Amino acid sequence: MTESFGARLRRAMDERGPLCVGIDPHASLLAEWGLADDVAGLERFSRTVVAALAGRVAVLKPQSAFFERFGSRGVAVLERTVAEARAAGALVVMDAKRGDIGSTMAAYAESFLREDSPLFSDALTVSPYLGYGSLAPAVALARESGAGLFVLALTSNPEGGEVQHAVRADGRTVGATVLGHLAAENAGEEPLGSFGAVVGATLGDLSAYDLDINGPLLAPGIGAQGATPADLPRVFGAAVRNVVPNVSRGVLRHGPDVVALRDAASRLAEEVAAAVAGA
Ligand SMILES: O=C(O)c1cc(=O)[nH]c(=O)n1[C@@H]1O[C@H](COP(=O)(O)O)[C@@H](O)[C@H]1O
Repeated sequence: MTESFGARLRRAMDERGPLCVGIDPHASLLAEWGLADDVAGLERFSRTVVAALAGRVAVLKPQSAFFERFGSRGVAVLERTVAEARAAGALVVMDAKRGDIGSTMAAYAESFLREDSPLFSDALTVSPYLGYGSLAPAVALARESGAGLFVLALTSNPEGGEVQHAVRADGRTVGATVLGHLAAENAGEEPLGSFGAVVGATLGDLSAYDLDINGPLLAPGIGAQGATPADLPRVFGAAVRNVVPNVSRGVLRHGPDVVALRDAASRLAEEVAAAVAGA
């Protein structure tokens, strides 16, 4: 049976450090790299990031929208990016933020979490805001395939609070309810569950939330959105050892030079390690 995503991720975090670099080919970054805003530019950009980092960082997270923008040829580049990154040793989190009623969710799950799918990834970002239970087909298929999910719980953007901090009739916030579902999903899993939460590094003190879900916490917001590695212990408390900090533009802006990309990722990885060690 395939080893679980949680077990594979814990090992990768131990061996390579927990940093996740996003592959977000913004049109503005393509221009900064001297590339055309077309499929060839997209392919060159993605190949460069994979060549620079897939052998070094624990996780790469391609953002599907930037590939879908170019239609089927962009999606073909995404397929190759995922395959090459995984072949070079990185775990791939597909950032597609899918979420739908259960019957349709099953089809989204098959697109990314069925082992013989062209876009099969180690994990997928999903939205629970049609109700956590609507994600059940993705949870089931992830378990079968040894894949994982990252469920949007407390997102890094300032607008997220109106939904995620809303208080339910039972007095719990919506975000805390999502975290509670994930803790139940991961109960008893060792060394780490496969069902992670997305919790923004930008959110300040989260001591009101129980982040102890026995699963990974994907933490976007470092770099372009203003958070720094030094913020991680304050935001995540004791859960910081399960944090996978994501940086996209903060690393990518150093390209297209492969050495500069590697140096930027290494510097951030060192800052993250120092922050976690001091927590
Ligand atoms: O799920 C995500 O990855 C995500 C969730 C969230 O709450 N905030 C967030 O920024 N992200 C993603 O993380 C990446 C952040 O990119 P940078 O701001 O350039 O580092 C983007 O791909 C976002 O879509």
